[in-house]
Amino acid sequence: MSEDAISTATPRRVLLEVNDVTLRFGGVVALNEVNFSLYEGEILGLIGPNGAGKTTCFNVMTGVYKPTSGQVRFAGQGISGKQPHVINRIGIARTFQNIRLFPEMTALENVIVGVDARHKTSVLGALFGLPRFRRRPEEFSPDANPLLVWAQKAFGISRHRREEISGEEMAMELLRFVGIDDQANELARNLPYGYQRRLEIARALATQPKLICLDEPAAGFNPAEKEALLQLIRNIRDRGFTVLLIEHDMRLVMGVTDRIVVLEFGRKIAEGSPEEVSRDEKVIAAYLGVPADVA
Ligand SMILES: Nc1ncnc2c1ncn2[C@@H]1O[C@H](COP(=O)(O)OP(=O)(O)OP(=O)(O)O)[C@@H](O)[C@H]1O
Repeated sequence: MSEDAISTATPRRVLLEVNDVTLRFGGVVALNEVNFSLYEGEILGLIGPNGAGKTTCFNVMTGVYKPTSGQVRFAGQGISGKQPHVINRIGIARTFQNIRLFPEMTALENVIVGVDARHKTSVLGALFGLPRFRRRPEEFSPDANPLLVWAQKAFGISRHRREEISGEEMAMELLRFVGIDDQANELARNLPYGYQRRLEIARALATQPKLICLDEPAAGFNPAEKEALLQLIRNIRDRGFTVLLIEHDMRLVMGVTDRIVVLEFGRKIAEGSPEEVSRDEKVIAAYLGVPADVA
């Protein structure tokens, strides 16, 4: 058997399973027996008209809500009912439809908070780090800092300080990765809108998730920004992250996803490749728009 035949025969590994999940808010059934799986290394789109249940689905997966019935499993482990910070540690990070940054912290500090969530030392280091410990962007290098290596050998440096420094390096690298390192020391509230959206992504990646959930990351973007975002999402996947994407922009969704799950009124109405989903009559009627004279 050729190597190609072997690799195509390799089964995909399920990373996340949504099993028969129902969530009721009083009389509203926001999710109705929803089932789908997410495979390691794929970009899955979650689409549907307004109010279909997409964000609620994210909220169930990330621990904001506990399903009324059903279960979410991640890497083989049941996660429904766990706290959001526990689920984040297990490996799911997210961004929000309405940007949620720390506005009075710099871009770099916002990402350091994400890195610190992973480290054993506290998040307070990022919040109250002394100014003398904060380096300017040009002082960062992707390589080890020779002075630091020497100082570690000569004097020994505390675990906290080592983590803090490596956290800063990692945060700076992530800002570079999402393309906003030129504004590393700018307060988040002063950043242009597109930078704030990218900063949210960098902060989510800083928690070193296996899965990153992006909730309408292109909202408010112009076509050029959308094109750049599409490339960034591909780069995120190429770095080994699995991506779940809620997005209304069909060009972006069709251009970047491997598979798509479609919700309508809390029910899954279709699942498949972008081509399959875009040909599905239920999807065309529900989401892509039935011509007004037919509707
Ligand atoms: N906390 C809540 N309390 C009551 N109802 C809610 C709550 N959150 C969501 N809903 C309802 O659940 C349904 C699904 O909402 P959800 O926000 O998940 O949809 P969506 O597909 O993300 O929509 P959009 O594309 O507009 O963001 C809607 O009818 C909404 O009004």
